[in-house]
Amino acid sequence: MTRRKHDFFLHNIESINVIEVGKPLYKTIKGNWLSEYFKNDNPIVLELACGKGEYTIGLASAFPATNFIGVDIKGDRIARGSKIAERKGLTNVAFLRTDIKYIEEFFNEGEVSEIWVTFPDPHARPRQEKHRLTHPHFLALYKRLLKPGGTLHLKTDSPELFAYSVEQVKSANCVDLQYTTDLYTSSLNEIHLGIKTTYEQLFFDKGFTINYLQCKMGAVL
Ligand SMILES: C[S@@+](CC[C@H](N)C(=O)[O-])C[C@H]1O[C@@H](n2cnc3c(N)ncnc32)[C@H](O)[C@@H]1O
Repeated sequence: MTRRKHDFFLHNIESINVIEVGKPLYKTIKGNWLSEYFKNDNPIVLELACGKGEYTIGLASAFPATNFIGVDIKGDRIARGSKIAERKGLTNVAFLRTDIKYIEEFFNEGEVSEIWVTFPDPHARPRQEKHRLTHPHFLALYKRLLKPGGTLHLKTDSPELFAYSVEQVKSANCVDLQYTTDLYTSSLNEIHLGIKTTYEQLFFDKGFTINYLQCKMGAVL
């Protein structure tokens, strides 16, 4: 392990805004984010595959009365977001280090108001389909986490993953679907608040257009 990575991992151990294996909250946080961590009654929004957490930080700065949790498996990436949140004094931010497939170990049904999935790995090969974060089993999982009528957002540079995802959300009976294959020239542009993630910037600079969809995924009563 490089010295830099080691420092990031040390940061995560010491930082209160990082919840990861070995910390007391890791085992007790499910269903208790508001009482045990945020100490308020505000809604919870997740950024899945958050990397350095640009959405988590950007949205938390714009909406102080909402709680934001970035989720990723890679500790060194989360550490960067965590440090920025600390520097900015954002108390409405947390980072959870876990594989998203285990996320129900950390949230009750209906505990979440909104989910952003930001530039997930495309997993282009057919045999990798089950790892795509818009595979039907992930969509079913998001549906359970979201409050009735809760919103799912997806941003990706990958046209293949995007076409796949549009089909999957339609099959999952999501409602009020809106989407574009060129966010920056679209009327949906305002929704993303101008926040660009690290991967988004990389692909944008290479001339890719940004694909975006949103729909209401929570079980509508
Ligand atoms: C392409 S990067 C995008 C990072 C960031 N959202 C951005 O746009 O810059 C994909 C991220 O998803 C995370 N990831 C992929 N599959 C995951 C999973 N099953 N559970 C948790 N994190 C995952 C990776 O660790 C990586 O940080």
